Amino acid sequence: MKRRVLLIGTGLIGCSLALAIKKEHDAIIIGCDTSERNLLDARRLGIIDERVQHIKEAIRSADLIILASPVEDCEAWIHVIAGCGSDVKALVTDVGSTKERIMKSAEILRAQGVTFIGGHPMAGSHKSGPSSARAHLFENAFYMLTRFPDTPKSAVDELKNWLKGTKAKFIEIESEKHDWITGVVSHFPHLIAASLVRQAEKETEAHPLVSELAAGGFRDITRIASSSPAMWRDITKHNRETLLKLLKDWREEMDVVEELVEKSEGEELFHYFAGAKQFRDSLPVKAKGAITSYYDLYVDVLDTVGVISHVTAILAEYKLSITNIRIIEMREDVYGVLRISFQSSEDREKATQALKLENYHSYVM
Ligand SMILES: NC(=O)c1ccc[n+]([C@@H]2O[C@H](COP(=O)([O-])OP(=O)(O)OC[C@H]3O[C@@H](n4cnc5c(N)ncnc54)[C@H](O)[C@@H]3O)[C@@H](O)[C@H]2O)c1
Ligand SMILES: O=C(O)C(=O)C[C@]1(C(=O)O)C=C[C@@H](O)C=C1
Repeated sequence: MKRRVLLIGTGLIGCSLALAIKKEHDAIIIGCDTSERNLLDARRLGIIDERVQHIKEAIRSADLIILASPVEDCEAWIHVIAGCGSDVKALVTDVGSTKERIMKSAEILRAQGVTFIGGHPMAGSHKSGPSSARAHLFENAFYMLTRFPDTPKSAVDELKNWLKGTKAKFIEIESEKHDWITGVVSHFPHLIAASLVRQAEKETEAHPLVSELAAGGFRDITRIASSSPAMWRDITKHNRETLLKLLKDWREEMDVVEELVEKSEGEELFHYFAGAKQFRDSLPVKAKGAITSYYDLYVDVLDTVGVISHVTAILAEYKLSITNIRIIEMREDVYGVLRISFQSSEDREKATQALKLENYHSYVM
């Protein structure tokens, strides 16, 4: 008999996991969501096989339950599952970006003998919903797991086996440590990105050109501000204490920056930026991490009208989706360089070959 996976939250992360599971297991995926649109899309795209008819029945008959809604809803779902009592035979996991409160809520399952293992794939996107889902979204990404002290290793192995199609790198971590580290590298940067965008928005009133010129660097540093507000609302509530501590540290850092700017002493300014560059450049780029690595390809192009649409048309013809495209430099001569980001190294390799056939020279840095 086919095993049954109940997916609660058929959005970007839940559907990406479902696709990865389908690659390796002959399982039936049953979707449950508050959004009719997302359920329909997930079904249309063949990501889920069925939608839930009777939730308690679906919980009781599932072999694996994945909670993939915003984190506050995950907590609510844990209580619904607990309400199904000792009939639950499924391994239960979640994908939430915070772990401490979820693990606390999951104590109720543990008390009933239901196995719950917290999970957080550290890769994603600012996009939402099933249509942005990709089976390879988590390839090479860290996938953090949190378990109770009495949860056997065999249960963790079972979960890893379910999720092997993700090709992620699983690591176990305590929930408190998880929330602090992700606070530093993901949740706090999100607050900063959102506040930078709001600052620019205010400036736009006096200087409408701000929005025209907010390209390049501004877009890079604020990309994540385009992600789901519901998701970030919940993450901020869950990781409140960490964020408050980090905000305090940030204010102190801003005092240092303010003093540097006030003094405007060349050597000191250089040293500040050089230190930041040195640490940023030392961060791993091959493995996906808190700073998502992109599979960038640099393409030499003639500076002529229509060249970008020609390159993108070639990629579309080979069904290669791109995550970003940017002209990084227009040289004095007739050449420019396009930096195109892909979702995987395979896509980048296919793009290299496709572009070569059309006489485009491309290279990886
Ligand atoms: N986006 C990322 O980069 C990322 C990465 C790792 C983990 N996460 C975590 O994954 C979870 C899902 O995020 P996402 O990016 O897939 O967002 P998403 O908006 O694409 O998907 C969330 C889905 O949950 C559904 N939902 C909302 N409330 C629900 C409820 N009460 N019951 C059932 N479904 C409900 C939404 O309708 C939506 O379909 C969040 O907990 C988030 O913290 C996100
Ligand atoms: O790449 C992005 O768009 C993300 O924001 C992904 C990101 C991150 O901060 O790295 C966001 C939240 C998740 O919990 C995990 C990954």
